[in-house]
Amino acid sequence: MSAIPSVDLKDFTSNDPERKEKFVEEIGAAFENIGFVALSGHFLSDQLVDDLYEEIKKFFALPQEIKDSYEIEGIGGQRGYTSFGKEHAKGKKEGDLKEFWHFGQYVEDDPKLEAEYPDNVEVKELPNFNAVGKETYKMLEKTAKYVLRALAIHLNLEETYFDAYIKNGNSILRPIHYPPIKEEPKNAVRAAAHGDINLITLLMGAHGKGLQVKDHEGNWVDAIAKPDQLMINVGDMLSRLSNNKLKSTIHQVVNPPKELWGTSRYSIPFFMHPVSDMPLNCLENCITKDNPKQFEDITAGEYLYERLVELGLVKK
Ligand SMILES: O=C(O)CCC(=O)C(=O)O
Ligand SMILES: [Fe+2]
Repeated sequence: MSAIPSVDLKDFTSNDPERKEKFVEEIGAAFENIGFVALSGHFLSDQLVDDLYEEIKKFFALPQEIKDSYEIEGIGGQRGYTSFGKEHAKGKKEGDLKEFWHFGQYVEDDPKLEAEYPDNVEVKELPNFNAVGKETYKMLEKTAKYVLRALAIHLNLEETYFDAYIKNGNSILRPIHYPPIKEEPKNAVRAAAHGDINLITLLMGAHGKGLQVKDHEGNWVDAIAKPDQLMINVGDMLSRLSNNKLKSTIHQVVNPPKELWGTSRYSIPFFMHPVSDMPLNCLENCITKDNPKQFEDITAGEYLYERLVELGLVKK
């Protein structure tokens, strides 16, 4: 049996109260324990997933000068392209063995947030790239909204507690390419051990080996999803809000064995962020005698800025 439990979002979106409760219990238990869950019943169609992979493979195969023209100065890599080796895990000097693209929020009816967020970047060479990215963004955001509704119930909050904070939130869709490995990496891996910054992460592409999750005993366990499943995990923002009741588990992407060095890995995390003025102050009902308040009060925007500096994406 896999160490990562499986859940079906259709249980939650059914109108059957028993199935809904079952989903809340299962995901709540998984997130209090290993911090990861494999989820089916999401809103992505097979066609959309195939289209997205096709587009991102074409993008990463473009000549380096063209990709570099989409790396925008001064926005901390929040939109467009980030080149190979640039991002490093907190406390590590070697860059991860990856290049990636960022799609950001498509703000509706909110001029203040429209001004706050950088614009999405259009890839001129690929006429379908941006439309497919936008559609995927919307479907993952919708999936995440229901997952957060279930977590709100689990945390004894009103079911729609997160809705207002995630509407026009600062979420990021990040297609990643881990290129073939040419020579023995010096102390670098595809993605060094880290916790995610955001509320929750929905990961497409965890179908082959590579992603590993650290369990309570400190063992690395493989996190592999079935073809119809997304891997979902708790990020540090939700861990703070819940006073660490929900666990933001450390994970990494290891290099493949030498016989597979010639292959690329493509994975696509959706990092669900709230709007920047959401307070991440520990919820009163998660502070108890046995679990006193563990984190200082901070807003999502302040916290994100601190973390982007640590990752080498924003210079102070
Ligand atoms: O590539 C993967 O499977 C996971 C990537 C990841 O953990 C991240 O980008 O935060
Ligand atoms: Fe991650």
